[in-house]
Amino acid sequence: MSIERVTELPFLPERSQDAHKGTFGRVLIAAGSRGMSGAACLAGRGALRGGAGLVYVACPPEILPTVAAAEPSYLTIPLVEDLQGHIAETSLDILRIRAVGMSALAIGPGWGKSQGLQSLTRDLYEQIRQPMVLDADALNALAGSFDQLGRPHAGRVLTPHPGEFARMIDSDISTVQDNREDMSVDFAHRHNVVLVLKGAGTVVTDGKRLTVNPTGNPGMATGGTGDVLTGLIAALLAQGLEPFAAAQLGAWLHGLAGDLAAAERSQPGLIASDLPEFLPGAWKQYFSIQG
Ligand SMILES: NC(=O)C1=CN([C@@H]2O[C@H](COP(=O)(O)OP(=O)(O)OC[C@H]3O[C@@H](n4cnc5c(N)ncnc54)[C@H](O)[C@@H]3O)[C@@H](O)[C@H]2O)[C@@H](O)CC1
Ligand SMILES: Nc1ncnc2c1ncn2[C@@H]1O[C@H](COP(=O)(O)OP(=O)(O)O)[C@@H](O)[C@H]1O
Ligand SMILES: [Mg+2]
Repeated sequence: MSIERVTELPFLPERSQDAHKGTFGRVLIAAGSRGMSGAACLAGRGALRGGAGLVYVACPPEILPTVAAAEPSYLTIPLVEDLQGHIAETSLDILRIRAVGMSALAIGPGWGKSQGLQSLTRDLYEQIRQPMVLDADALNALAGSFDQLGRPHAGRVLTPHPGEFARMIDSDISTVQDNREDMSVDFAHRHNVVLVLKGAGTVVTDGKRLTVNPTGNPGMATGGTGDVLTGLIAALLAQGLEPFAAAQLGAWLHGLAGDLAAAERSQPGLIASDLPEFLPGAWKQYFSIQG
């Protein structure tokens, strides 16, 4: 199998003068649980700074006031929660109804683990008609059962870190790290998804094309930076980029935001909520390169 190595960034046109928020798509993010309201907020901010026209954050009612108070620029949707403060399986109907009219979804950051989340994830993966980013606990929920999934209706972008990828394929972190490109390509090809294997030199592949992201630094090894990436890629999907392009540009902008943040605030001083703040600088560099 020959793999095309992609080095050129995808093209996203500058905004026309008469554009409106409907032009840039609606993103629905299902995220958070008791103790992890931050993940929902960070993913929401990543989608906003990624340029989505409207961002909705759907979360357990218990954390909704916290999520809403953290950022006024997104809207919030209360889901159904279980006794442990996780999104309950019975949230499926709300999510299916609210997904109509959305341009892209993102699920998983800060979910935690429960049995209900396993069937919820499978149903969303198979039934939702929009492109979708799956991260963190949505990936844990599908671990070991990717072979049994039905064919989805639209693109699926999976964003595991090496620990999550090892869990997904029943391997271990050192084997994954020794074979980052081959194992990513193999998984993406077999399951017809875009796989984003995070960590230094993030690998993005759809099984036919592959790119290794050149931006980013160890200052980004701090809780919540991946949640920002999840929202950012969803925003790029919502703006019409195809899944591989959205993942490639998302990883590049995210890493560059991290590089700009580290230059100003140092690597140890970088925290996840810096990344949305430095995304505007990353966008400026992107448009200056595009000419
Ligand atoms: N503010 C918040 O609410 C936050 C919530 N978070 C959520 O917390 C939950 C648990 O996620 P975690 O990722 O912490 O837990 P995991 O147990 O899935 O993964 C953490 C482990 O994965 C391995 N790993 C990760 N990146 C690696 C790399 N580049 N190279 C080698 N090994 C690597 C390491 O062994 C690490 O200890 C998720 O739902 C996540 O979204 C986190 O994003 C942190 C911030
Ligand atoms: N050493 C590094 N170099 C470049 N990027 C890194 C490095 N360490 C972490 N990152 C990036 O930070 C993000 C961490 O995501 P993740 O592990 O999901 O964190 P969290 O779940 O806490 O949000 C990923 O985008 C990853 O590529
Ligand atoms: Mg993560």
